[in-house]
Amino acid sequence: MELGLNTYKQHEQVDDNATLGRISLNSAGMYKVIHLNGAEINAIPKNRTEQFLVGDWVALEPQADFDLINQRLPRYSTLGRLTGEGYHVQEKDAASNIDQLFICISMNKNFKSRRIKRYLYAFQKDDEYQTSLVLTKSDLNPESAEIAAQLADEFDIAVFATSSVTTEGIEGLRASIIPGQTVSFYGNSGVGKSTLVNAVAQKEVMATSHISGKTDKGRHTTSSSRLILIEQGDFVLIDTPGIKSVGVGASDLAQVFPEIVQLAQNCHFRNCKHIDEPGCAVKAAVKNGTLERKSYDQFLQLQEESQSTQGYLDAKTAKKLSRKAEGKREAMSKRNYRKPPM
Ligand SMILES: Nc1nc2c(ncn2[C@@H]2O[C@H](COP(=O)(O)OP(=O)(O)OP(=O)(O)O)[C@@H](O)[C@H]2O)c(=O)[nH]1
Ligand SMILES: [Zn+2]
Repeated sequence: MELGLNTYKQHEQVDDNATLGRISLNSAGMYKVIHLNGAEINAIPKNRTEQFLVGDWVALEPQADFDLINQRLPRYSTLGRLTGEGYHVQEKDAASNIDQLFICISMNKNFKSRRIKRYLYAFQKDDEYQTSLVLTKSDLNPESAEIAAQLADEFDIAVFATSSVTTEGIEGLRASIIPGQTVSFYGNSGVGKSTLVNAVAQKEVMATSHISGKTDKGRHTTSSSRLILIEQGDFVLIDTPGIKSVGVGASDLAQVFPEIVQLAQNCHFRNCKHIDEPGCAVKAAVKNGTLERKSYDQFLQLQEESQSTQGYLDAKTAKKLSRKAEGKREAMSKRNYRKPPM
């Protein structure tokens, strides 16, 4: 089983003399690396301030019982996520050097194809990795196959309708992974991602809900990404539990709709939302046919989602800040406490 080195060599030059490995775990700056022979060992960056992503290829300098990480080799892809850490929204990278991302959506009764568009805007990077869609729990919807075909057509990507109950689609999904590739699965909690990954890997690599239940026993409770070699499938899996909140930021909007940004410069109001404001140049352009109605509708939909993402992140930040303030108050009252004179 290789670590994905051949795939990596197709993208980047590699010095064959270097002792190579891949970052397999990053837990608050404590790293583990996997060697080409599959051994996993603790690793410390030579340059203490340098940060690495799970999936990074690195040149190593083996020591007695750990490795020094000498150098990071170039990344050909990064899997990003939006987080609300600190005071503002920022994009964080969760993994690197992946070849395929499987976005998992459950076919339960809450299925909404609208969500797919949002996920694709957030994650699709055609020049870095391939993105495919997985409709999980297809046994719950008799129309799964038709829906899969429609979505494949609409978004021009591979779509797999899978069920871990009937095993439908699992073989096809596994076959789509080229040996040596590094893959990652994204999915909201409960979509059946762990069950699916185990079925594809033919191995219990992830703890599933029905086994762990409410006790959380044996469940991966860490919030750090992990790199796992899947021998049976001859591929590398990067599990990124960190990608939980997916959203569309304002900068994504501008990138996806540059023509609207251009038009908006002529709107009467600087903060025009192009919905029903007077003097809106964007609406005028739809009316006179310079802007396609379809783009405009898509823009509005995404703008709405971007606002709710922002709202969600703002709410999280507010909560954090109020907790911080509470802690401060507590610290203050502690500080004010004076030891009574003896
Ligand atoms: N009907 C049906 N249920 C499934 C299928 N796959 C998983 N489930 C059930 O869905 C629930 C969630 O499955 P998990 O695999 O743990 O889901 P997950 O997405 O990994 O969720 P987290 O562990 O919270 O991230 C469990 O009760 C599974 O038994 C499927 O193909 N069909
Ligand atoms: Zn406007």
